[in-house]
Amino acid sequence: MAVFTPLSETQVADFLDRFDAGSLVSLEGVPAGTENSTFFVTTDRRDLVLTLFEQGDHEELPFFVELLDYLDEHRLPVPGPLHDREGVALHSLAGKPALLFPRMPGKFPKAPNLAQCQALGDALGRMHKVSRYFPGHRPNPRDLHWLLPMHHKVLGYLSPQDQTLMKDEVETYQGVFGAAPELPQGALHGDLFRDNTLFEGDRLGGIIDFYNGCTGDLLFDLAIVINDWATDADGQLNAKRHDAILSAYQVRRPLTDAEREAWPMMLRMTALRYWLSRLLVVYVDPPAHDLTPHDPEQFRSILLARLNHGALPLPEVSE
Ligand SMILES: Nc1ncnc2c1ncn2[C@@H]1O[C@H](COP(=O)(O)OP(=O)(O)OP(=O)(O)O)[C@@H](O)[C@H]1O
Ligand SMILES: N[C@@H](CCO)C(=O)O
Repeated sequence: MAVFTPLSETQVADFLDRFDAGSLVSLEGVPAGTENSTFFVTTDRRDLVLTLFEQGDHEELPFFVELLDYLDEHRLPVPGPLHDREGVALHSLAGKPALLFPRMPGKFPKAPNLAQCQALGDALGRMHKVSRYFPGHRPNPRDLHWLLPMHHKVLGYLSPQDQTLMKDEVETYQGVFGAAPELPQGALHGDLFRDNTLFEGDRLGGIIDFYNGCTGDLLFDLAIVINDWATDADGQLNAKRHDAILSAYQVRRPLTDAEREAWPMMLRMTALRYWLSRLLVVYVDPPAHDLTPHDPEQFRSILLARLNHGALPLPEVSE
């Protein structure tokens, strides 16, 4: 379930009156998702998605609106929020902040094929190419500055071996990223897993769920993508999917020498970022609802695979 706040048809019909988006035909709660209440809204003019924000820091919502507006203006396949007749996107409905989006076509790929990997790499490369100039600012809430204090919260739940693994890793990242030259910066999606994309066949219909969006190292975003999209069930990298994503990405934005150097460590740090965030959900801050949390073990094994086998060679940039 992902309707934490039910809405009546009358509430939604009244809400729609502010927008130039047609009149309500049907309203349907969306079962997927864990954080917000999501509804598919059909009007006599178009298909929309209505999101009520249940959690998180509502002060940050204007950042997400600005980021989605910016990416939409640059023709990225993202749901640019609808603005009402007065130009306002962010409203309140049933006491919760609310945004209305176009409904993007397609469904998420569980086992992406190479054409889908290529499409994703191309879109992310295009996104990072323009997001470097995005004027907004929201420091990455899940980078090293977060790992440093937060990993202490879960150590007590881990085996002695895993405690050593986690502590040693964080210390290593501190040594590497604390001293490294600044990597290219820009706006990131921050959680670009397969289930945050929609595909119609091999065509990328949309990238959704920008609520981890922030500004920081672009390489962080790319490493999250590779760890999710190009990892086999045993945690090892899948060379074909890896190369398909990275080749397409680099046509749009070739990696710098500093990024190439930082890459193996960034893969490890973003694997640990999800091992840790999932452990925090399981042990420290379980959600109120009864949805099964994501498995932390999956990212522990991805981390171990990156640690023991390193990164794959990065594909060369084709001229
Ligand atoms: N613009 C959109 N177009 C089409 N479908 C959408 C759109 N936005 C959301 N959805 C659908 O609603 C579901 C839940 O949306 P979303 O991922 O934003 O919710 P969430 O509660 O933030 O979930 P998560 O657990 O991924 O953080 C998505 O999996 C997708 O199926
Ligand atoms: N993509 C996250 C969940 C949503 O933030 C995970 O797989 O742990």
